[in-house]
Amino acid sequence: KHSIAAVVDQGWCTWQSLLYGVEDAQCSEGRLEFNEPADENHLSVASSWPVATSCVSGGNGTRTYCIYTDRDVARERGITIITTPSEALKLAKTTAFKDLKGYDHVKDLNAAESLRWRVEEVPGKGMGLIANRNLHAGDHIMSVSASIMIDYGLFMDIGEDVRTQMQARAIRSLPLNHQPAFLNLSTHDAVQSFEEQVDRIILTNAFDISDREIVENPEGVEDQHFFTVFPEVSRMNHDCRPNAHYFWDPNTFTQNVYAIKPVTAGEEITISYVDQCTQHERLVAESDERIVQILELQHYLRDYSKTSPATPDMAELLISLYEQERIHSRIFEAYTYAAIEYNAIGQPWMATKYARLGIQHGFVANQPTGEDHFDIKQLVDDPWGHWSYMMRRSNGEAGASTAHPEKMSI
Ligand SMILES: C[S@@+](CC[C@H](N)C(=O)[O-])C[C@H]1O[C@@H](n2cnc3c(N)ncnc32)[C@H](O)[C@@H]1O
Repeated sequence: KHSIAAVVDQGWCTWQSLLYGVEDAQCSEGRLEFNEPADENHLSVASSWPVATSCVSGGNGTRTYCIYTDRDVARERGITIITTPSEALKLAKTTAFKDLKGYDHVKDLNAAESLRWRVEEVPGKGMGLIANRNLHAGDHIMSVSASIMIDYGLFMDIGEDVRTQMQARAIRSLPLNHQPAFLNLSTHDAVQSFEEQVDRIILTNAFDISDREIVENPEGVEDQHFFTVFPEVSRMNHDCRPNAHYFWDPNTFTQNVYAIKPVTAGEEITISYVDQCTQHERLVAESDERIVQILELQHYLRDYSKTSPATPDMAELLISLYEQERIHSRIFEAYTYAAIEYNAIGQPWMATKYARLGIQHGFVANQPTGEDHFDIKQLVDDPWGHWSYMMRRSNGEAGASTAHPEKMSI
């Protein structure tokens, strides 16, 4: 079984019996051959599709599934769909396949790179999408057409070996310049064969798309669901507090991603994979408590008067809360508060440690030309001469600088 799974893509085979369930395939002198589909229903569908091959049925009255590939849609990027002939017929009649001009209106369709984002390794998450420049809420990030759509029924009706062979064959039927975008995606774990690679990519990267908005199902007919992969969208990692969101456009079979919060250059662009994120009430309540505490600490830390209760411990706690809330893009603020607080009690070495961390993280998140940046750089160069030196010591000497605390705007 394993050997045929590994070689079937090259088109040769050894055992006819291993092709059980692949109705239109046969092993002839070591070559795997696919017959023209004979089923009448299938033929009528085939006429609406440039390529329609490889039908399988699990037997015992289960449905037949075929591969339908259209290489012209989405400005010739193409799409492949594994579904039943009747569902394929419905899909073939929709605007995504009938009106190829519809794709002209899709912004940056299937752009492999952009001025707005890049794909980069993110520690602990594999690859991820990083903002190239500051984005505003509502900014368009990407629009990507579906590479492959697989009817959920295939997973229920057809055995794993035949299913994975079909998936691999479907990917091979896509235009050659399209295939790498899919095949470079994450498999999460190591794989042994091409079939397994395609299968793992689907399981790791697919979105659930229902035909509800694509076709009109008569009453009583259940919506069909498809595992659907939109390659470039799949580079986005998950976050329960995402800064981007997506919507599916049934007219072009595209997934469209937009920023939902300001995103700073260098920050990771994330989406939420699950709706349930916001439904874990206890976790949300804990997170809300952390946010309240962050605001409270910020209130004390930005008070540079003699009566403020701010201490380095408060700043350390603030850093920890930022980490727990994954507010990485703003963590330079917490480091900067810590630098000021340590300097304010006369610990210049700790102050410079945090000031340097603030600069390092601020560089990623901010233009390094801001006033705060300049001020914190002065602290690194000469903590004793900085306005914050011994600021919290009532009997202490004041810093030599003439700059005022109000200068720190964070
Ligand atoms: C759709 S892919 C996202 C892109 C992927 N990181 C890559 O290298 O192509 C989903 C996989 O990314 C990883 N991933 C996504 N979100 C993550 C997170 N918040 N933390 C760690 N890993 C994450 C997991 O390995 C997951 O199976």
